[in-house]
Amino acid sequence: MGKHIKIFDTTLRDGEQSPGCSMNLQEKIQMAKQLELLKVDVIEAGFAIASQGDFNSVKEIAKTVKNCTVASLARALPKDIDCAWEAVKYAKRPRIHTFIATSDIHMKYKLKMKPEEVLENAVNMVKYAKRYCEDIEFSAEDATRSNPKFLARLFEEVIKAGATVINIPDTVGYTTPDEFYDFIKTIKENTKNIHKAEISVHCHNDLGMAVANTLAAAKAGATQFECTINGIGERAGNAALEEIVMAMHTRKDILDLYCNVDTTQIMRSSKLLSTITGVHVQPNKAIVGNNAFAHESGIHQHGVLEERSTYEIMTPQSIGLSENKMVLGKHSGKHAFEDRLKTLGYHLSEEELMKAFEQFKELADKKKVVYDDDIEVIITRNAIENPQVYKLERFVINSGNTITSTASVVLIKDDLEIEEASMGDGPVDAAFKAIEKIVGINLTLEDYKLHSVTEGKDAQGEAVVKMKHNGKIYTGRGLSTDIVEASIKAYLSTVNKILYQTRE
Ligand SMILES: CC(=O)SCCNC(=O)CCNC(=O)[C@H](O)C(C)(C)COP(=O)(O)OP(=O)(O)OC[C@H]1O[C@@H](n2cnc3c(N)ncnc32)[C@H](O)[C@@H]1OP(=O)(O)O
Ligand SMILES: CC(C)C(=O)C(=O)O
Repeated sequence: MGKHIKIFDTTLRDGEQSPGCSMNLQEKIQMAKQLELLKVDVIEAGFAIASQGDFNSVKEIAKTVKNCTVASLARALPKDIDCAWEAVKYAKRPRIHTFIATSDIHMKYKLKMKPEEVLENAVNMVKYAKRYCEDIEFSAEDATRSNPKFLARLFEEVIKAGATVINIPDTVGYTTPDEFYDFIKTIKENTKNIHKAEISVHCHNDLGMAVANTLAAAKAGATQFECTINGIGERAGNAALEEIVMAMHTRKDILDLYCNVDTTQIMRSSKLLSTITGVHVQPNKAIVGNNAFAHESGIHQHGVLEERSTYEIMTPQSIGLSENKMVLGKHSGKHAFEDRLKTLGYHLSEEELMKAFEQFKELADKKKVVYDDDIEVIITRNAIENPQVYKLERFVINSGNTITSTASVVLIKDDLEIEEASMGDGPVDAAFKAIEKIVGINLTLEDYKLHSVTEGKDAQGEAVVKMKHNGKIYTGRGLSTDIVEASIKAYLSTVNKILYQTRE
């Protein structure tokens, strides 16, 4: 099973410090509920003293969330700790997270305090917080640029004062995996009572190593990972939760770590955050980017169609996606093209397939992505060359909101007019039933869509129908400024396609 890692999510605190990622009360509550579904261990709900809004959010989240520890950040100041407690005290499992910087740079220029003053203050504030709450996390801000001997001494004292979690942040994303491993090992070896506290890490991504550093820390003894959804956070962000969790999940063999996160909630969490903040992840973002489970090149598409694991190290389902994506573009090959045609309900002969594939490649040279609609146009254009067994001559519809719709349809086959009439559930249904009487083919309507393909009052409507016949799906489309006529044409084009493709 491996070593258990607690996931501390700070999307609502450090994540929110990301420019453009502010969330209001309702949005934070919604996000917190999703984090609970994701099964993180700790939700850092905010920095209670930062504003009335932040205080309210932490308090409401504390009241709402039942299955996670809820924490608030607090500087090493009594007023911050009072405020944090006032907000988290409603939680089933409250935590006060207090911090102070320990690097020479921060102590000298920012805090304007001597190391001994910082140490004394840290100890006093942990004791102060402990009067309120059992679970106290202490963070040494800018730990990775701090003197490890000083840090170990300070940690020893704050653990004596009651800290239950010791956090070692790489505040400015400065460290590297090997260095961070050594650093934590040194801290562990030099902090006598370290076994009385949990070791946590909090890595920033300034050099793009936040996730790697976080994972390296586990080997040295860290058992809590601090991270955010989509890796949002101050500057270049925090370690991305989805990357950490899926690395543990996918590389159990070498990492030997596990956590409680329900990975199938990852995509939903990522999308919810993007929707709330309006900040979308880059397409090639690991795990949750639009392209993370998309394949465009022919060789890869062929491989994946034959055996998914050729180019996918995780299943899309494992993060809550229904399936992978085959993007058709100029790098795609015949295998993927044929596969898409089948999905769209086209069953072409080898000759037809080769012709359509050539046209597809020509189009793909001009367009970045060839969409299903483009393919349908190629195929339909070719299909128009199919002999039309039945042609629409005329139709009359009687419809209204107080009468049952009726349709009378006249089709031409072999220069002969055939007429049928039918009632139906609306004008389109009545017309379809009249045609069905004429053509005598057993069809099941699987899908019917109408949309305008041009703009303005005289817009052409396009009807697309998908019909099931003998277990196969056939697609037909019709264009007209009259939507009933477009529907009839779409239906007829399906009928003609079936008759052509199933001809002896
Ligand atoms: C590494 C991190 O991510 S830390 C968290 C960063 N997040 C935030 O800062 C977001 C929320 N912050 C805020 O809303 C505000 O900064 C507040 C409410 C916390 C403080 O606001 P202000 O009182 O206006 O102070 P301001 O932000 O300008 O400066 C910070 C003050 O806190 C002090 N300070 C900074 N960290 C700590 C600490 N851990 N413990 C005690 N004091 C601290 C600074 O020395 C400075 O003190 P000074 O006002 O006596 O010079
Ligand atoms: C307060 C601490 C945990 C922090 O956010 C950092 O050091 O980056």
